Amino acid sequence: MTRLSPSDSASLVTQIKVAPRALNAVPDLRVDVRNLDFYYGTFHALKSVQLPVANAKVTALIGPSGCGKSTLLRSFNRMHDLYPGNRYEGEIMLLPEQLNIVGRDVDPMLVRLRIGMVFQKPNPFPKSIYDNVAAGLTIRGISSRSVLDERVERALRQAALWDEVKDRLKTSAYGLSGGQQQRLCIARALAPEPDVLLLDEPTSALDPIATAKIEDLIDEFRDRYTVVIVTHNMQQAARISDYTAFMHLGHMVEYGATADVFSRPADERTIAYVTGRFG
Ligand SMILES: Nc1ncnc2c1ncn2[C@@H]1O[C@H](COP(=O)(O)OP(=O)(O)OP(=O)(O)O)[C@@H](O)[C@H]1O
Repeated sequence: MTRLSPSDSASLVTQIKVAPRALNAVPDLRVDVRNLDFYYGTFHALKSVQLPVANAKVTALIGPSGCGKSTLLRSFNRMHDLYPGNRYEGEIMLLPEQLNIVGRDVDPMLVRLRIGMVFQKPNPFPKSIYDNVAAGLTIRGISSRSVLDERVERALRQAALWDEVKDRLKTSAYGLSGGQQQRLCIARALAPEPDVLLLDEPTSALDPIATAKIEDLIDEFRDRYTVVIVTHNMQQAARISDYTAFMHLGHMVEYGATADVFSRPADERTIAYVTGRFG
């Protein structure tokens, strides 16, 4: 097993900082997860999780199956509220507004209007391509045809889908390939210009070419959107993210610049995971 020398480890702990405080490493925060606990009924799935999310950067959540990556991601848009008995404690603070996304007095619908999400499997609505992208705009009260046209086109261009669909905007989204459907879902999430874009294993159902297209997109989002992505694919995390957070058994074990987490991890569990020895 590769072991860090004590001096290496000490300097890494101050640079990367194993939770609780890695905040100094991120100059411009968009979201700050502070002491977040989450319970599925009596099951304690997230344990005092800390996570800084940098503004206009890509943050990857990695870790072995069942460690809590999706649970954490879904907390960002209050998806757990759809089921009774689930409970949050702590804060997911949206900055600079200082809005605690999981605050009891914060309306989950309001949160979902500000935080976009794309799931593992493409899930277009049974509507036309145009109406899929316009859906998030009309729900926000935008009804002007010219505004809708302009924003639908912009979102489809951002998702690198415009050229492929511009002549069939009124046809069913189900006529698209799986990779195109996933880019449509990305366009749908982007159209309302969300504060944060959540991607839950967005390429796991796609072939390598469709995967590469989505990775290129995420690469282009850097500096424009704040992205949090869950991925099982460590090469993907290393390729596309600026920051990486490693979780284990509901704990945030390690967080840092992606290059550091992959090349010089500080915690034994991260070392074992990134070298493929468990998970
Ligand atoms: N609806 C639920 N009710 C109860 N427990 C759940 C529920 N969903 C997930 N869990 C449990 O919470 C823990 C974290 O699950 P989660 O899906 O967040 O892990 P993950 O890291 O995303 O895993 P994977 O990589 O396999 O998707 C697991 O122990 C899981 O069994």
